[in-house]
Amino acid sequence: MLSRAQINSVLDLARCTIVSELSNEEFDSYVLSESSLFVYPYKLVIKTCGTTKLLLAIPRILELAEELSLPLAAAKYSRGTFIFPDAQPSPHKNFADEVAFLNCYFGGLKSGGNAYVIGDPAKPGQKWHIYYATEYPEKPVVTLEMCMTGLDKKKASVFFKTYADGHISCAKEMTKLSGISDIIPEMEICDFDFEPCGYSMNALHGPAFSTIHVTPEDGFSYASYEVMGFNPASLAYGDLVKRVLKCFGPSEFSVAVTIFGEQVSAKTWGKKLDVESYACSNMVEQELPSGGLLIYQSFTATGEVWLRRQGGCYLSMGFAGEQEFDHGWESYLAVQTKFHATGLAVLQLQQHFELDSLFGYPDTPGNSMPHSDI
Ligand SMILES: C[S@@+](CC[C@H](N)C(=O)[O-])C[C@H]1O[C@@H](n2cnc3c(N)ncnc32)[C@H](O)[C@@H]1O
Repeated sequence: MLSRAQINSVLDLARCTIVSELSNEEFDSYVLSESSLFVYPYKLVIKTCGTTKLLLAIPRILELAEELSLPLAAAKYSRGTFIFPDAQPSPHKNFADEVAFLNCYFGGLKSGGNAYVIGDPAKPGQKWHIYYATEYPEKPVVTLEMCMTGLDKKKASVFFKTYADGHISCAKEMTKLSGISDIIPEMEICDFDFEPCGYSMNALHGPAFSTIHVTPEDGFSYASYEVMGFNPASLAYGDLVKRVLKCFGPSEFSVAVTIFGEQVSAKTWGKKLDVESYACSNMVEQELPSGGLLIYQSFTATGEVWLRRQGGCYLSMGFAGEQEFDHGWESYLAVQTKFHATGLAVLQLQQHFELDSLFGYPDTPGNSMPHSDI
């Protein structure tokens, strides 16, 4: 159990604050000024955005875990491409710096530090960056992360506050009007509206969470959706993605699915998506240590559209505890972050893999290179 003061000591380092919260029997969730935090008995997930300094929170998180006698079990960090890389503070200046920083804390785990940069070489603004290190075999879990840019203006307008006849629109109305409440109806939602626009929400159901963050301003509109910890057999992958898209109508989006464990039902989540009015411009499958699989796909709306894109970051760390959850988690601490990226893109239909040009490797169809091997 972390006290509010302890949680704040982590968030202070990452440069964000709590604006709203909701708990259930399994975990506590917090909407932050810059995204979200989820605290489980043996897992912690932080997602931040903008120019926050998420990685700087790692030593404090490890210190708190040590105080609770929780040895580190695993760590995962992921993000898209920064829109304004020059605006990012250290250690987020570039992925090489981030990996070096992460390796200081997680490189000594049994798997060593494993870093990958995947995506379409023709779209340098759409790379997906992942770092993963683990001490123990992973328990079954599926995570879906979507990044959406170029939101439909009418749909984005829902996330601007309106003032009419003395009534100010609020987050609850945005949740309903946008269709967010219909994405997974059984989830309990904690939503928050920003002034004069912007929206964040966390949703809870048993051990599962989902979270949405919307920047509706035209020119750099962006929405992200994540869901983690649900039973994959209980949700149809393609239908879920379509319900999310219906809320935002993006001109471009990417989907990253990470699957750990042997769940046969989860395998449908590794399939190629078929979404009407969108063309898949890139699909990458990347094996991760401990039997993990990452499937990354990016899509562009067909037709004449202004193409923009933002990426996302994700870091997770796990700690070993004495208990085991019903759904198979054995103490896990995750830290998740999201940064923004944008760029022009050209509609392209292809599937291939890319070595990270950041490290001077040529493009090699059919493979991607663990950063630790570079
Ligand atoms: C959803 S919030 C913050 C979450 C974060 N930007 C993300 O995408 O995960 C972003 C939106 O809220 C608006 N906003 C208003 N006040 C804000 C504040 N104090 N901090 C962060 N965003 C704010 C921004 O203009 C933007 O439209």
